[in-house]
Amino acid sequence: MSDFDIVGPEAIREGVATDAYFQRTEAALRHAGKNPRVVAEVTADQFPDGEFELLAGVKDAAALLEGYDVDVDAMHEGRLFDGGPVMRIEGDYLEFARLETSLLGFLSHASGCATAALETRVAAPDSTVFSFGARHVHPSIAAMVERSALVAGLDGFSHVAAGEILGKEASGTMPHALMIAFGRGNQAEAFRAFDEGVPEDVPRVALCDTYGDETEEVLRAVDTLGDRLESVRLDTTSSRRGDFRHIVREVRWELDERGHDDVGIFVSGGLGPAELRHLRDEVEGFGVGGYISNANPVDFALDIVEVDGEPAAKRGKLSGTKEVYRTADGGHHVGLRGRPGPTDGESLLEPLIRDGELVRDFDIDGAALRAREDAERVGFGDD
Ligand SMILES: O=P(O)(O)OC[C@H]1O[C@H](OP(=O)(O)OP(=O)(O)O)[C@H](O)[C@@H]1O
Repeated sequence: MSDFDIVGPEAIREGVATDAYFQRTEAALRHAGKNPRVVAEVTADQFPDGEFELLAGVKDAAALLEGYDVDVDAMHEGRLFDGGPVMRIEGDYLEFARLETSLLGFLSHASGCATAALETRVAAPDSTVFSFGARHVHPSIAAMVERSALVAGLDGFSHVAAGEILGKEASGTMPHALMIAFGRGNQAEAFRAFDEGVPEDVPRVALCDTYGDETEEVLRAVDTLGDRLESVRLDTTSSRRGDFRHIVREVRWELDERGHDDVGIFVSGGLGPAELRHLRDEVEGFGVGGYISNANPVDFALDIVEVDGEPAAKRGKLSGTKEVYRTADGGHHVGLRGRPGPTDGESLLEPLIRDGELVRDFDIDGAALRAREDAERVGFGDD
């Protein structure tokens, strides 16, 4: 029994992490001796409408479905989608009915975070952007948030345990708590203790907004750390921010004026795509938290579209097994399987599981590359 209110991996894997009506559905079908062969599709919108979203969470979805006697096709992580299925499951319905709740949760939440992260990525394509939002969400999903940010092409993240799961090191330097622990007027001591206390490979980034004017604190960091100072971070609280761009430009000016043009400026605190666009030409990088971690999940649904070889669907949904295609001009097309697709269309649904066995490798960097190429191709987040 866990000390925390967390649904564990075993419950997810076994299908107990489900809505009760699926257990009732299984009981009813078994009672009636029915277990139809079905095709089910995971879809957010039936038709393309020009609003692309970024697919993530496929690795966890695959881990959930692996070992069950189903065939699954899915788009690759890092693909943008706009209408039609992102995943298709074929099998006896009783084999996977109870997995729907967790399956949709894996895909919906990760894709929501990844889409928001991609908005920040394209808003500042030449800047360093880190994911700082783990503090806003339940710790059990921190790795999902950070992985989604990486799939979107962000440069790093802050959560240590997520890093251990993802096989990548978390980034971060100092919070206000360090500055406050040393006390007002003792910023130099805090910067020095940081420099002397943390490993050499940690970038010397001084947080310069705790007690005084940003420029004053930046100059104090420069005086204390000299050439060892790599960057400064401004996290000016919103009530004191005024014109943040002006503050940043002033800091840049004073650094340059003293010959410290190699010292970078990072900013954080309540930032989203609009702020990144506004500040991107004046800073080296951003820490983005809530905009990514608090993103709305994508509204995926799993719908049966074929029963024992015959098209089926509830009203409002499109019956029949579908394919989705991307054309060179960035178009996203939905059509029926077995019918000709667009002549230059690339089919996006590819094998994920065959007879219960996983047939795909997952690679975060590869997903990020796909996201970048797709974002360019479809004009995602263009100004
Ligand atoms: O506003 P968000 O985009 O969600 O960014 C996440 C956090 O990152 C910054 O925290 P900082 O590291 O400065 O934390 P601290 O105030 O606890 O020191 C900022 O103050 C935000 O609280």
